[in-house]
Amino acid sequence: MTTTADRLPHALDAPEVAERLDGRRPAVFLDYDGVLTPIVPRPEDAIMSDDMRAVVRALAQRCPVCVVSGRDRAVVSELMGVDDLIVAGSHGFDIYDPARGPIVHEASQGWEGLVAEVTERVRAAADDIPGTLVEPKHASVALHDRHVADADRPRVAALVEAVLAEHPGELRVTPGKFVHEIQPKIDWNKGKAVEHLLEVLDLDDSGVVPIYLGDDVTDEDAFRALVARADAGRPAGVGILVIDPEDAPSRDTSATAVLATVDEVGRFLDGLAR
Ligand SMILES: O=P(O)(O)OC[C@H]1O[C@H](O[C@H]2O[C@H](CO)[C@@H](O)[C@H](O)[C@H]2O)[C@H](O)[C@@H](O)[C@@H]1O
Repeated sequence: MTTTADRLPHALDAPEVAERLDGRRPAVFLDYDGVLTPIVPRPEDAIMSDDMRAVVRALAQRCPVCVVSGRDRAVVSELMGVDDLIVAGSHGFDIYDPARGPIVHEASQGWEGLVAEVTERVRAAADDIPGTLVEPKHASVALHDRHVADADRPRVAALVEAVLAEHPGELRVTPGKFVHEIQPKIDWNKGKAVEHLLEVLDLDDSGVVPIYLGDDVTDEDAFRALVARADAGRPAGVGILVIDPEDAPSRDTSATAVLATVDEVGRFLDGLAR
């Protein structure tokens, strides 16, 4: 069941969040861009603040904390300035636990050649479209168009369509903020990655409440996965959509509560860490 962003309670004072926790142990999953750092014009400038780093570190002392990002794993770790957390990079396709090593799921394998070929194709074609930025990643290629002139946007859309058409049934595009993420079309996403992590980390029991904070459409897979836990007789998790409801009142979501800004995320995580 979904609702819209403007109907969600605020996570800093939502009884729904306190009720679900109710003496249980949280396991916290954090998206990166737009959650731990504000959205900025250039991807390489989204560096996590010292204050947020301190909060995340304090929280990780108290409960399991995993980062689930569309970014490449090494990139997100560097931007965070933290290298001892479990990170599911590249939309959950590339998971690494500093204590255990790589956490692999067979469903998320087997696309490497395809991604390399598509990355080169996109890079070459995007050269001709001013303002584009191509971000090659472990399991996808991100074609950013934030700085593309309106007149050239149809060319970006046409490029994405052409690449998809060249690989019928093999690729999908996931939406983002001024970015087209071209990924292998396989049954894997941030929600599957969170479910897999809960199982592998032995957190899949009734004493644990997973909490997921995210802002993008791709984070909805994780929100849905947390809601679906109740169908299996486990406590439903808490999905927190990070968005200003005034900016996107009709955004359809499976989240439980909302936080409007990255500062509010810091306050919420700080509260959990205490
Ligand atoms: O899953 P996330 O950790 O939220 O990553 C989503 C994408 O974030 C980055 O792009 C977005 O943020 C940039 C920095 O604020 C912004 O400049 C860009 O316009 C946004 O689309 C990142 O570059 C992508 O690889 C991630 O998939």
